[in-house]
Amino acid sequence: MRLLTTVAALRCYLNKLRWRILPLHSDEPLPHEMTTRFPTAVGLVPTMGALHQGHLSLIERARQENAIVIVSIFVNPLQFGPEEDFERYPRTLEQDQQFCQQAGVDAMFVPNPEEIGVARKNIQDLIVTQVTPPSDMISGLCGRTRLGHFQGVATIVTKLFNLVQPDRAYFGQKDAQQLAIIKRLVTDLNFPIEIVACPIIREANGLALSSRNQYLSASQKQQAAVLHRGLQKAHAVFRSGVRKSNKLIKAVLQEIATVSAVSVEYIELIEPTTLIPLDEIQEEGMIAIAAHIGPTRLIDNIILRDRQPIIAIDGPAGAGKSTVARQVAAKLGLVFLDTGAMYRAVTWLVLQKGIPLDDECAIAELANCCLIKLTPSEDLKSPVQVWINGNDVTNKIRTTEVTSKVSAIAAQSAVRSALVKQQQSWGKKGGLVAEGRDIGTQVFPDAEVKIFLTATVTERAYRRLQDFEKQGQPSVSLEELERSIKERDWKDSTRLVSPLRKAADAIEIVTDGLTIDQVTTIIVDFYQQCLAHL
Ligand SMILES: Nc1ncnc2c1ncn2[C@@H]1O[C@H](COP(=O)(O)OP(=O)(O)OP(=O)(O)O)[C@@H](O)[C@H]1O
Ligand SMILES: CC(C)(CO)[C@@H](O)C(=O)[O-]
Ligand code: BAL
Repeated sequence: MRLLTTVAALRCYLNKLRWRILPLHSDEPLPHEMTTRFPTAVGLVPTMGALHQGHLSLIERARQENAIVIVSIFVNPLQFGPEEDFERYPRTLEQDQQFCQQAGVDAMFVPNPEEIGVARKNIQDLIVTQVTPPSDMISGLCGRTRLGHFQGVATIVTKLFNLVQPDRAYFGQKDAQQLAIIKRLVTDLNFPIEIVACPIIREANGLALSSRNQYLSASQKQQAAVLHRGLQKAHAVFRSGVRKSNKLIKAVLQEIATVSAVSVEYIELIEPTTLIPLDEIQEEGMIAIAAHIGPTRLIDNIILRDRQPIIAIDGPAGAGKSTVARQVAAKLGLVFLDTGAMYRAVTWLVLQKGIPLDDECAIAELANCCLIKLTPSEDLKSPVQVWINGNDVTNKIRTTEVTSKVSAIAAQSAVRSALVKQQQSWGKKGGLVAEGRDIGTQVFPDAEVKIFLTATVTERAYRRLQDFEKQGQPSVSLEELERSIKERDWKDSTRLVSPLRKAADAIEIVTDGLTIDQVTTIIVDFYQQCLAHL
């Protein structure tokens, strides 16, 4: 692992690693004339150090999703008010280095304030170009007492984004206002960076991990756990059908009042993306809280979602996802969202318009302007009906030509983001089963049930052969099918955008030797178990 402290060294390090040379096919060894330059995915985990298991969860997620993981440690003077704990903030570099080394981090970026031009002489006199997020996002919640804090965060995060130019950056849901502001910053300033939100990691007693917990004594840590208990009380009240803000907040306050050492700064119900205060929850709300124990200020939050559950089924091509997903949806009375059909429809359109597969710009234009309609079929045997720009392409998208090209189209980031946006808007109310490559990881990372459905290559090739025979399509050899399945697996799991991988919280089902009915039953049973624990 590298420890980089200067901007020059960081740039040098990244320039060397940004591209890698790979064979075009999985089983072709290097050197080979059939090689290509692949961009290397870079994941950034911005922190202020004093690393703990909360940070580790971000690093682990980044490790799973990127070839290079950079952790930055910088106690940013811009985000501390004059009365705040800048001087006292824990600085434990040696320990953090060991921590990162063990977590498989590639490089740590640990600049000093002079190096990135934000040295704290007198914070009021510090003159640097600053990034100011929309005032309605920074004036409420923590922004009410931490004046200038979110400008400080937005400014340093912008600098880090420009320095590292990551493909993905990882932030914790614990700092929910920060997360919402950074997502907005990325949209407003057009950063080509995916912001990955990671769930809150807690102590066994429920206290959210935080570097500032080091300020607490053992008994204060016990007392602080009341914040989480309060939020859980609100969750229980919410589940009993209460939607009004005042009642939900009262439930939190009542619980916190049982521990006199805790004084509440604010408890509010807001919309988690825009941070707009809510009187009642329609689809989704977040209760955010800040409180003090002695001089230590702590934050926590919970998301309350009024939606039907979502079942996310991911897995490689030919694992039987779409048949199983359709059957599971029918059994449970949920809607089947055939995302594979959406990518196939775009592929069909690209082929029909004669656009070369590598003309990503033309394909981006097409994907962002096309109108896809999916209509669930009446009976289970027939596929979901698919229209693109008014053309019924239900059968046209199942040809070998579309099948062989769809992976290349789905790997294009512009296509992906256009269709993911549409899938997420359909998923707002939940109550659906979706299948694909990135449903549990990207599209619905908060799906209640996640399945990774797979089967051996031989089994999948055999199933595809049978499908072709049933559809009366020209015969293809089993070997040829195996080869194309292997190649597609490899492409799907190594691509930069939404690579195929099992979500950490998914259960894996290998379907060799199982009938569709058996697989369906396993999933339906698992769903019932999960619901019982929600
Ligand atoms: N318990 C946690 N679970 C998930 N993510 C976390 C947790 N604690 C911190 N993070 C995330 O780690 C990143 C770096 O946070 P930071 O270094 O400020 O640590 P912290 O523990 O939140 O410290 P602080 O005490 O300053 O709030 C942020 O994106 C933050 O949301
Ligand atoms: C995002 C961040 C590293 C910016 O200084 C900080 O606010 C934090 O640690 O959450
Ligand atoms: N985790 C947010 C950093 C701060 O409180 O300053």
